[in-house]
Amino acid sequence: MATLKLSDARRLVVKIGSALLVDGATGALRSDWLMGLAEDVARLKARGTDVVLVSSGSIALGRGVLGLPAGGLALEQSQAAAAVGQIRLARAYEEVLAPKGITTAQVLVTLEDSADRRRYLNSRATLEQLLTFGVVPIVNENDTVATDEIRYGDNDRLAAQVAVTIGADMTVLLSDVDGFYSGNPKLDPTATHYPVIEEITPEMMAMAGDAGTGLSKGGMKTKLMAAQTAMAAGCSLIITEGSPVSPLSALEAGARATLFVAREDPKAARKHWIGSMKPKGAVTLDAGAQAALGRGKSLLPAGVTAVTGRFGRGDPVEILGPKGAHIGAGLSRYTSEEARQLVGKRSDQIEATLGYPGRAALIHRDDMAL
Ligand SMILES: Nc1ncnc2c1ncn2[C@@H]1O[C@H](COP(=O)(O)OP(=O)(O)O)[C@@H](O)[C@H]1O
Ligand SMILES: N[C@@H](CCC(=O)OP(=O)(O)O)C(=O)O
Repeated sequence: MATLKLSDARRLVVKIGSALLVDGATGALRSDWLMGLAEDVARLKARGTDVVLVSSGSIALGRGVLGLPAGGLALEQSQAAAAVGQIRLARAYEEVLAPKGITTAQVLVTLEDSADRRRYLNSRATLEQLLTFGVVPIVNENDTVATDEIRYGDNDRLAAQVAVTIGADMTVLLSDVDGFYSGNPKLDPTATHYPVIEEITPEMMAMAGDAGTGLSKGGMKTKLMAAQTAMAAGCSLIITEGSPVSPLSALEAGARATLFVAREDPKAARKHWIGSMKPKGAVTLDAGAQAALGRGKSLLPAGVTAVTGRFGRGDPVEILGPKGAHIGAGLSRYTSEEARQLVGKRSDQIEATLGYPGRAALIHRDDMAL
């Protein structure tokens, strides 16, 4: 595989599987390994890369502390184990990163947080703010409250969802296997390794099996699903063996891996996605606003002359020129009711109109496809 500079990524999501972090036999945390990972994270941060860690391991850690037997657990047992394990998991990251001057944050999410538009926008804003503060968010599923129906169940897909949410351009899944093979290499020694994949075919999906160890959840199937989600959003994804002491350095030094290549960058992918959605309403602009959008500016309420349709915050709306011609589409930062009240209002009138500070832009330029 060609040498890969992770610091070329502006935003990097790294997923750490349970089997890496927790010793399967003793249930103990692998502290030395975690310190090596912290070295990697500090190095990337120093080079200006935003880093988000998606870490599994709460159930595996909690299971050890509670002395639960190996094998399947009842839902409430794994939820209790997660509650016990998560506090240790978060503390472990803080303990290795704080001495390097890096502040960590615990972010626990459920499937609902990405399915529900408001909650999605909220978690996006929070993660964005944490990254602006230079914090390294440590993300896991909120296993303690998530029931089977509202769970991801594996952190591979959760990592991809986080990557999409924050517009990451690279995701690394640190696993106990050095990439995708034509079959489970633990069961089939003749399985061949794939270094680079540009498109995931149904045949590849059929080659991907379940998890290898009792501690893990996902297996290769969920990793391929994660790769599909990431690639569609303009984020490349790498699967590599995480057990070397500093696995991200090892990757940059040429360790074996599978790279799933995204064809466009996250911004372009986002614009395609916005342009492909069915609009729930429309906003009409005056000539000045139309010209401003042409110069790459956000749309301010002052330049809007009319609002039609019913939409919520984050919903897609059509953008129309002064004579009603289609200019593009964008995601509204206001509901249709709010947007109607704001028609023609200057930024300094927003708070007085709405009764709360609000946002300057009705449609931010990053949320627009012209
Ligand atoms: N086609 C495949 N290529 C590689 N690994 C596979 C494949 N099919 C199944 N696997 C299994 O998937 C495991 C990795 O997933 P998993 O055990 O969930 O690890 P993690 O804890 O890192 O998420 C490998 O160890 C391997 O046993
Ligand atoms: N949220 C769970 C993670 C489940 C999971 O995806 O595990 P793994 O396959 O090891 O990444 C936990 O922290 O135990």
